Amino acid sequence: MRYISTRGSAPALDFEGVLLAGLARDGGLYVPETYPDIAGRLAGWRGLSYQAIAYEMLLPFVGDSLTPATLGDLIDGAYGSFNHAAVCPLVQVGANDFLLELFHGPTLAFKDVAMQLLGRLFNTVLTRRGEQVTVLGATSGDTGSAAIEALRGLPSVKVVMLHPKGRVSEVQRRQMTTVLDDNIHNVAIEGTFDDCQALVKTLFNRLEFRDRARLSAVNSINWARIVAQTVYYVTSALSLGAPDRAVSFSVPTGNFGDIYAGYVAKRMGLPVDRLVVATNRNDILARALNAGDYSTGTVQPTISPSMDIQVSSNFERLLFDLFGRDGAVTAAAMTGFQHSGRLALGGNILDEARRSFDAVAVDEDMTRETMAATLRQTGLVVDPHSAVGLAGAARARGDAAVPMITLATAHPAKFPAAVEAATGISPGLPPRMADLYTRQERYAVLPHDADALEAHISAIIA
Ligand SMILES: Cc1ncc(COP(=O)(O)O)c(C=O)c1O
Ligand SMILES: N[C@@H](CCOP(=O)(O)O)C(=O)O
Repeated sequence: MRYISTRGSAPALDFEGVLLAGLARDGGLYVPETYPDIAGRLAGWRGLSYQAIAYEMLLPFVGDSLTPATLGDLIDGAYGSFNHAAVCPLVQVGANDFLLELFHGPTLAFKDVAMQLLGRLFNTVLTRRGEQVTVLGATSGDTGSAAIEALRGLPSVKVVMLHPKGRVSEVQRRQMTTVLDDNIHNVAIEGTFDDCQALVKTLFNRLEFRDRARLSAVNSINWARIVAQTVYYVTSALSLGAPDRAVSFSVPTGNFGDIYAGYVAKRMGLPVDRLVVATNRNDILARALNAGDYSTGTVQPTISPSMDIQVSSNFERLLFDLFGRDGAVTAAAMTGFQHSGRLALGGNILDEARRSFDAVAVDEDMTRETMAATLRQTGLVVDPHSAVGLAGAARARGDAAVPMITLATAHPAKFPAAVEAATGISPGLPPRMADLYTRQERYAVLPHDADALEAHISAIIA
């Protein structure tokens, strides 16, 4: 399998190359040259374990970069760390409505599903090559702790993780800043998540620094993150009758990585009816997919802070497909967007996108009401991000005969204040995290400034 850049001019790479490269050198994102076809094999995967389906899904993407036996071992190790035998269990919440619980990993968010594997991939490949990298990441709260948990203590990796100062929940911040391993470096940036992500991309585009620091990525910039996230779309669809019938998904969305993984699964042949993009009031994706208006505004703080994002990195991967996989057209569109903050999506492009996607923006009252109603109707306490997904599912519900699966992306205990305000219940952390509020924290604070960040990282790697 070869991977090409959405901007058309970076060299094509194999799996090992994209794993370590992160952002392409032309500023684009790597995507596979072709999508492997799984349609004819799905029926034979019914009844297999999560791990076995993960192996089947990942094998064609990995190519010669790992032996099949090594891939199998890494998958078994990654999902052995989960707190549920099914890894990502489905729970019925309505007549034909389901929640896909993605928060049974070590840091209680869906990011663990990909990150537990990514950490093992980094360790295996870097140990074999005898190399070290500096992972530079941006987080609105969950990617950071999942990456830190997966990479802490690895001699081959230094982690520099940026979060927006004061804009993540206290649990999320402490999950990152109380990890005191020598290779972990947290930085609170005076700005938004978009500012953090822009800093990451700016430093990757400073090629001399990028090479000197040997930058690598753990955000969904990294293709390995996306492919690992395709697996639960397949396992959940199979348990509800695919490939004999199609299913729909509602996905709480910010950086567009998770729902893009669903789109990839669909492109590979999974029968998916609708993919519902559910945003909070940071609604750029809803405006883009409903009215062709992909234009940024000011990031609004919400009770689902991990989705307080305006510039959704992976939307570029979808645009690349919508532009007929033309790297020059995608590069021109993204450069224009970077300068003006706007991109108008024309009729054909929009029609094509709408063949797969619906989009719904959910406000704060609706999010709270959905948390309360879910508790009343099902007895389940859901986190605010999952509530955005459930509200999106209800609003976009099409054919009632098609099962609707909402992705539950975080455990409610990560957002205790918002959950208690909406439901009256204060969800507790698992016993292994009981002392989180008293652990020592360590992090630096920096302005939103690429030079300051470059100097900070240079000092770390010196
Ligand atoms: C809990 C939670 N839900 C939803 C999302 C949105 O996912 P994505 O950024 O892949 O769209 C995030 C952040 O990524 C998150 O942390
Ligand atoms: N919500 C995310 C934002 C980063 O997304 P990623 O999927 O690109 O890592 C977070 O929790 O950090």
